[in-house]
Amino acid sequence: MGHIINGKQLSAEVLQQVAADVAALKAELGVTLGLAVVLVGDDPASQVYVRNKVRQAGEAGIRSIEHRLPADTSQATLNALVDSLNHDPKVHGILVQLPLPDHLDEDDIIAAINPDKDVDGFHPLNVGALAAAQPGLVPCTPLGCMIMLQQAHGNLSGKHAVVIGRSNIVGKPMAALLLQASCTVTIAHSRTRDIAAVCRDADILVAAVGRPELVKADWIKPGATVIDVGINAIERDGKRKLVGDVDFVDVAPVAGAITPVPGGVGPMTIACLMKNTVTAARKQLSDIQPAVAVGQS
Ligand SMILES: NC(=O)C1=CN([C@@H]2O[C@H](COP(=O)(O)OP(=O)(O)OC[C@H]3O[C@@H](n4cnc5c(N)ncnc54)[C@H](OP(=O)(O)O)[C@@H]3O)[C@@H](O)[C@H]2O)C=CC1
Ligand SMILES: Nc1nc(=O)c2c([nH]1)NC[C@@H]1CN(c3ccc(C(=O)N[C@@H](CCC(=O)O)C(=O)O)cc3)C=[N+]21
Ligand SMILES: [Mg+2]
Repeated sequence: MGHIINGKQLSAEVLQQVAADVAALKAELGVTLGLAVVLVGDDPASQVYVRNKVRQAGEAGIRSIEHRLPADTSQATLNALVDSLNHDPKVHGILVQLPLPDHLDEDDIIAAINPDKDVDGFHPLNVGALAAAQPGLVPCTPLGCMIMLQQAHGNLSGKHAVVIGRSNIVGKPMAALLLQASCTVTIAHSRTRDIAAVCRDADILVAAVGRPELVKADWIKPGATVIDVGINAIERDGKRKLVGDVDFVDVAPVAGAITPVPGGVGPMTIACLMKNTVTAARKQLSDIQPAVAVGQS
């Protein structure tokens, strides 16, 4: 049976460091960090995430500012809100919950966010910075996965990492971070031929697919580290249940280490959102007051 990586516990440790950083910024500069969360429409899954985010922000001493807009909000109204948050000095981080309703242009909204406040790391400037291995804000889910991997695995150099999924929010930035850590990286997706064989060669397998329990034991090299990003609500035995993209019961005996769902990548994502809010605030505060030493970690 592989080691189960406890995302809940690790996220609490990350959050504790964030709380200390937040307190230090308050003590040094008298600044309370603010995170704006924008939710358009009433998707129930999004509501849960937003609620968790608001709670964790509170625990870290970050003020969260919620903006709930109706599903029929126009592009102009949403852009105007983002613009006002861009210019609000009390707001250090801006998160627009995705997906947006179909009539809204996600790329256009993301591009409207001040890149220094883009705590999701989705703005093209931050995407480019990551691709070029330059400083910037890194997407929370892949960042959380890297913290888990470093804890479970130590040095990643030379390992073969396979990422299933090539989305802009998970798969691609995940692959970029693994490459930066000197892994040999393969990205698999819906057109990959013999995906089981590709995965079976992985020392590290990251599944970000959105297909409940797709990854089975015979996809896994014995002893491999398996990171399950998937969050899928399914019905089993007449009950609603959250499962990952990995068949946990099947895979756990073969893996060397594995993340559960829930209690794995999800809580790490939220902790990294708070971490990014600190990173963003430090940059903004040092741009305003370059002479003042703004805490570091
Ligand atoms: N834990 C967390 O904090 C987060 C969890 N998630 C979860 O992670 C999962 C992935 O999210 P996201 O990246 O946004 O999803 P997307 O739907 O944007 O991307 C899914 C990717 O998986 C590929 N894919 C789909 N089906 C298969 C298949 N049968 N075999 C191989 N590849 C396949 C797609 O390939 P192609 O490009 O060819 O279509 C695509 O690249 C979801 O379950 C989501 O809920 C997402 C964000 C945060
Ligand atoms: N702009 C934007 N940024 C995001 O980071 C973003 C987003 N939009 N849209 C949706 C996805 C999904 N996502 C999750 C975060 C935490 C959990 C999480 O904490 N999950 C808990 C369980 C929660 C539950 O019980 O439902 C767990 O896995 O243990 C899940 C999913 C962030 N996303
Ligand atoms: Mg849309």
